[in-house]
Amino acid sequence: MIKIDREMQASLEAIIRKREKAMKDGEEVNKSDLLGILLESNSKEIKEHGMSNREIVEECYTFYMAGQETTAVLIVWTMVMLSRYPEWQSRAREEVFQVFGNRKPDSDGLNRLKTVSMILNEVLRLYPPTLFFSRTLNKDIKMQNLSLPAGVKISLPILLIHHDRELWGDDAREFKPERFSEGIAKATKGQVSYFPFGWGPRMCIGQNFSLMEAKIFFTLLLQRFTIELSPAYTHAPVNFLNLKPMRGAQIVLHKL
Ligand code: HEM
Repeated sequence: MIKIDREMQASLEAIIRKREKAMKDGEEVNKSDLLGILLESNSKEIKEHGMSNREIVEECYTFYMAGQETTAVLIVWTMVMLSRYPEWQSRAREEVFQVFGNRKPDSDGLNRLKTVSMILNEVLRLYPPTLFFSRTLNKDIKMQNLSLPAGVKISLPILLIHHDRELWGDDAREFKPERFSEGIAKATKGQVSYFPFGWGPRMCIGQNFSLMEAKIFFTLLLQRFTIELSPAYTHAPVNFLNLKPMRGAQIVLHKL
């Protein structure tokens, strides 16, 4: 892990140096991606409050670690579930064709993909990419008959709560996107029982971005292919930084 960490830091530093040099040399550079925005805003503020190169590396690192694999495993588990539940795959494809036909997806249409959103919500409930998040108490608190002193670290087990039969019913472990047919608030009956992106002021800032990415991916995929699990697939979810299939997900694509 330490070696991988060093390699990632070094490779990010190299990318940043290259972009900075291009900016200094007056070359045409992308100013609208994350790195472009960070460097542009930093160069304006550098005299007083600017970030050091090290801090820019850390920011890019956070976005990469927090954003890349989480969305990738959401897409993988959704492909697995659409293969296992072909009726949901057909419903999602019908919706995609109804909204876009063979056209490229646009943001207006993506907001109208109700079935696809229900499927993504249910996948995030059953296979939340992040299994838990933590908070450290900054003051003593009392919750019903439980007293917790400041400094205690609390873990919120996303997966366990998403699978809890008391909260979700006897079919809690089953794939039933119809739970979300009237939105998340109705599905949770207003309780805090669904939080794949965390909760409170520090909840995931990439939530809308990642759902948008996943919807674009599935629109383009379902317009072109049917998907099926290969007989080589074994269902073995494992927690390795994120919840992922231990032996990968072998998917067969058939052209429509
Ligand atoms: C399916 C995709 C994703 C899942 C399941 C996910 C989940 C989470 C969770 C559980 C947290 C902790 C929230 C908390 O402590 O309350 C978090 C934080 C964060 N996420 Fe995501 N995330 C996803 C995608 C992304 C993407 C695409 C980005 C960036 C483009 C991103 C950036 C971040 C950042 C920067 C934080 C830290 C926020 C802070 O501490 O203020 N995430 N995410």
